Amino acid sequence: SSKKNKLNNKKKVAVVGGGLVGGLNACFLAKRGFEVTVFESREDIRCAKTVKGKSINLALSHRGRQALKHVGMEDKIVSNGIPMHARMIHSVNGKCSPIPYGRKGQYILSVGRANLNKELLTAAEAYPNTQLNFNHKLLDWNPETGTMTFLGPDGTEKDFQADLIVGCDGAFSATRKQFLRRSRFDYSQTYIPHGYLELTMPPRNGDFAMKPNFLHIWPRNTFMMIALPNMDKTFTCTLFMPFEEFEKITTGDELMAHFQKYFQDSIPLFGVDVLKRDFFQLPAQAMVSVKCSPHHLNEKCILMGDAAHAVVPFYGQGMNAGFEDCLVFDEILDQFDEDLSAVLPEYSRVRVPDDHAICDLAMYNYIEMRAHVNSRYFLFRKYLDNVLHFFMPRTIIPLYTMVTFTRTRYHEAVIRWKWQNKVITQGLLLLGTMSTAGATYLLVKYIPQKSTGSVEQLWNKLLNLKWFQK
Ligand SMILES: Cc1cc2nc3c(=O)[nH]c(=O)nc-3n(C[C@H](O)[C@H](O)[C@H](O)COP(=O)(O)OP(=O)(O)OC[C@H]3O[C@@H](n4cnc5c(N)ncnc54)[C@H](O)[C@@H]3O)c2cc1C
Ligand SMILES: Cc1cnn(-c2ccc(OCc3ccccc3)c(C(=O)O)c2)c1-c1ccc(Cl)c(F)c1
Repeated sequence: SSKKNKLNNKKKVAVVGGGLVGGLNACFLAKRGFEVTVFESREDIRCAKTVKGKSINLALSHRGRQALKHVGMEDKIVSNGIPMHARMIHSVNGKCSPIPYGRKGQYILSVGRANLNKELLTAAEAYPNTQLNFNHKLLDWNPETGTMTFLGPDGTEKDFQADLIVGCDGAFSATRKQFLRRSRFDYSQTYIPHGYLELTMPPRNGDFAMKPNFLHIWPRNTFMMIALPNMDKTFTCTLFMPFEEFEKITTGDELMAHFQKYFQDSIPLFGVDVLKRDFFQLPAQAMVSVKCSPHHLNEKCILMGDAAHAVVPFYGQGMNAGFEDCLVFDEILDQFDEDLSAVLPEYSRVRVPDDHAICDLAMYNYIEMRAHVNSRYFLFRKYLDNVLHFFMPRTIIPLYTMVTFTRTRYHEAVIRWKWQNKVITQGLLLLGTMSTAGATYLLVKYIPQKSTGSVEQLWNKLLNLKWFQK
C-alpha cells in the first residue's frame, strides 16, 4: 500500500555482498520500498573481463526459480539457461545411460554464474531506491548502533548507518564476525578432504561435444566428475577428487593415466592439450560446510546465503537455498507487517532448521557418493526411485525430487524421506516373509509323501506360532 511504502522509504537497509544472494536480496528489498544500499568488496563484475573464483555455471532448480519469479527475473534467467531433463551417467566402459529427472516439466537449468550475477545487479540498480557501491569491503559493524565500517576504493575507512544489515557476504562472511562474539551463537565449519577443479570441454565441429540437455555425471566413488552445458556450446566440467589425489598428479603423463583409467570417454571430448592446460592452470579449490544459529542478531542484522549456511556442492542447492532464504524472509516481512523486532527472530526460528537440513543433505550426498556410488549403483538407485515413484506417486517421492522440484521445506523432506525408507524396508521385509511362507507351503505340499511327516509336523508348529496369526 502507498502508506506502507511511504513509511518504508524511511527504512534504510544495507546489503553486504553483491554476489548472487546479495544481488537478489537487493531486488526483494527494493521492490518492497526500502532504501537499499549494496556494498560489494570486489569491482563491478559488469565491467570486469572475467570472473575467477567459484563454479562457472550452476544448476538452478525450483526453489531458486520461485525466488527469481517473485522479483520478475525468472523468465530472463531461464531464457539464458540450458535445461537438463535427465542425468547422463557415464560408465567406466564409456557406456552412457540417461535417467530422466521426472515428468516432462521436471528439469534443472544450467546457468552461467557471472551472467546471473550481472543480471541481478542490473535489476537491483534499476530501482530508484537502490544504490550499489563496489570496492567497498566491510571491516566490522556495531551491533548496538548498526554502524558499519567499510574500506573504500581509495583505501580510507568509511562509516555507514542502517536500520537493517543483511549479511550476504558468503562463506567467509565479515558480517558474521560480530555474531561469533555473542553468547549462545552456535557455529561450525567443516572442510572436506575433496577439492574441485574446473575443466572446459570445447565444442566439436561447432556444436556441443556431448548431448547438451543433460547433467553429465561420471560417478567413480572417490572420484566424481560432472559436466554442465554453457550457452557457448562448451561444457564446464567439475572434477572432484581428494586433495591427496590431486597432489599425486604432477605431470601430463600422470594426468592422462588417471583419465585413461577413470574418465576414458572424456579424453577425446576435451582433447589432450586442453585437458593438460586446464588441469594444471589452477590449483584445486577447497569446499567448506558452514552451519550457524541463530541467523539474526538483535533486530539489527540477518545473515542469508552462504554467510548463514555454506553447503558442499553435492546437491546443487547452495544458491537455490540462498535464493529461497530471500523468499522466506520476504514472506515473513509480509506476515509480521515488516516489524523487524518480530520478523528477525521468526526468520531464524523458521529458516535455521531448513538451512541446517540442506547442509546435512549435501554432506550426506557427498559421503554416500564417495562411498558407494559408481555408475552401476547410481543407475540402480535412480531406477528404483523412479519405479517406486511411478507405482506409488503420492507415497514414494524420491528425496532428490522433493529437494530439487518442490518447495517442501528441507527439514520436512528429510522427515518424509526417512519415513519412506522405513515403509520400503518394511515392505521388502513383508515381501520376503510372504515369499518364504509361500515357498515353504509349496515345498510341503508337493514333497513326496514318505518324507512329509516331520515337515507336516514342522508346518503345523509354524502355523500355531503366535506371530503367524498377527
Ligand atoms: C564448485 C561449486 C559448485 C556449485 N554448484 C552449485 C549449483 O550447481 N547450484 C547451486 O544452487 N549452488 C551451487 N554452488 C553454491 C553457490 O555457488 C553458492 O551457494 C552461492 O554462490 C552463494 O551465494 P552468496 O551470494 O551467498 O555468496 P557468494 O556467491 O560467495 O557472494 C558473496 C559476495 O560477498 C562479497 N563479499 C565477501 N566479503 C565481503 C565483505 N567483507 N564486504 C563486502 N562484500 C564482501 C563477495 O565478493 C561476493 O561477491 C556451488 C558452489 C561451488 C563452490
Ligand atoms: C550440480 C548438481 C545438481 N544436482 N546434482 C545431483 C547430486 C546428486 C544426485 O544424486 C545423488 C545420488 C546418486 C545415487 C545414489 C545416492 C545419491 C543427483 C541425481 O540424482 O542426479 C544430482 C548435482 C551434482 C553435484 C555434484 C556431483 Cl559429484 C554430482 F554427481 C551431481
